[in-house]
Amino acid sequence: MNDRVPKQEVVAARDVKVAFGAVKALDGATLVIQSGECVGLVGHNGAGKSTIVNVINGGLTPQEGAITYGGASADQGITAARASGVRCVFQELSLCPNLTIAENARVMLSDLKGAGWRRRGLALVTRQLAEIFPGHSIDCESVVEDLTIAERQMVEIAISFAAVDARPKLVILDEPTSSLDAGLAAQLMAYVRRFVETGGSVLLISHILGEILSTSDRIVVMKDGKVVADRPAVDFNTRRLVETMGSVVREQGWQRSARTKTGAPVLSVPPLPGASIRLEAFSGEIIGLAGLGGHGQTEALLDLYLAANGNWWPAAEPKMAFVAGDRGLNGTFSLWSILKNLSISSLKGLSNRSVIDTDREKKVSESWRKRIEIRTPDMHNPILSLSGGNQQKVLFARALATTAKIVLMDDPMRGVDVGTKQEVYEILRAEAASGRTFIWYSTEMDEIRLCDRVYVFRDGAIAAELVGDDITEAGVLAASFAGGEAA
Ligand SMILES: Nc1ncnc2c1ncn2[C@@H]1O[C@H](COP(=O)(O)OP(=O)(O)OP(=O)(O)O)[C@@H](O)[C@H]1O
Repeated sequence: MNDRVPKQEVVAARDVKVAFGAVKALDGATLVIQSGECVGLVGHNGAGKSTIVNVINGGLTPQEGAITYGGASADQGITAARASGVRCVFQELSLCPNLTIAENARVMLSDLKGAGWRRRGLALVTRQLAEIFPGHSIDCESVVEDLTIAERQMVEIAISFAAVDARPKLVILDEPTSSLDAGLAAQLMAYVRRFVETGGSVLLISHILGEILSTSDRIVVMKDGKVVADRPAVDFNTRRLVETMGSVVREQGWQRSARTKTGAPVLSVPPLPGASIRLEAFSGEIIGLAGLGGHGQTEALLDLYLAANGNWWPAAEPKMAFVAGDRGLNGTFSLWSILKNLSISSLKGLSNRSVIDTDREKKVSESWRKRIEIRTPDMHNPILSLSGGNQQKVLFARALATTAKIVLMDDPMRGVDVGTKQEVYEILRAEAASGRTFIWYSTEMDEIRLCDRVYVFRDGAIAAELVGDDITEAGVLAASFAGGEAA
């Protein structure tokens, strides 16, 4: 921010405690945000990040501690937070699916009212989307349910930054790039910098440490409900950040499988009309689906699943398992326990004469709880009592606990912390070595690089196939754009 503009306290949460039953979600945490700064907030899954966001956003009243807005106002609650210029883009997106984009803007922006609000709302979002994501292809007159998850994320971000009467003072972005490809994420981070340079504040929560390090002025690290570090971003690098979070930094021990395309394919899909590359998968391969977001990767996975399993009912011996990326829409059973969410795809293996062996079910879910570190005191707790990243781990465990030889993954690491990601990568490699095949759509280049073979999608079809050392960012980017050539 311009150094001549004096900084002001926008919001402060001091010594805040929040407990959910026996779980201490916040245990005396303090977070102060000044005008003109981007504060990066990081921590393991379940560290308390979303909870402190809910406290400063006014949605949750802490059992202990003080919240102040603008250095003085002690009014509490969502209305006070909004009146103080605080806006929040939630991790679980909160747009109303049956409303248009303009109608959602009307719901989120209370000062968008009076005659002509619909027209003004449409113009506002159109302008804001173009400013943050220049060149986007969203039809601003859409109903939200017709948008992809990435487009919904972009719209919610645009509405949150939009100014009707006054522009927001603080925008909280809780994992804002989890569904965005690298290009859109870079556009958003550049916009965040422009916003704070002109006096606005952003609280940025992300498990993608690169964007935290490159975009934040200051980084706050949380662990087990406490703030364990609060220092200028220049004091950190990736290793220091990971260690402060309490995770172990692992050296890159990842080895691509040397065995690609051996034996008969376990899966073979002819190319679409006009395209020339067949999607094939062989036993023990980890195959990446790459390319710009929304170019048909998720649809390809859904088609593969439905072609193999016929429908979405759990099959006795599933040929394929599916790890959903949009967990709210097609991942979690929100009224069920963690245990039931985990075991639903393996019921056949857990049953004796069609009756579920609850002891075995418990044992299997306990072993996954430990293996993938699902942070809960009790697997019988509701799935929604878990933090977002921990819910995603349950979806992983659900698929891996099946006997399916092929596992389809739709950008499945959304919101998973860096320590757990490394563990999951190792599990994937071990499972692939024992003959399982993974088909993995990822919006993160670091993950695409881990794959044995990669299909790059463009306009709904496969535009290129990259193998082994040819899997580079340049190769993926070249193939992602019309006229480009894979490296
Ligand atoms: N409504 C709730 N009921 C019970 N426990 C909850 C509830 N909300 C959060 N928790 C617990 O509080 C702790 C902190 O959760 P929180 O969502 O703040 O973590 P987080 O740091 O945002 O994690 P993630 O990176 O996975 O999003 C977790 O142990 C979570 O299970």
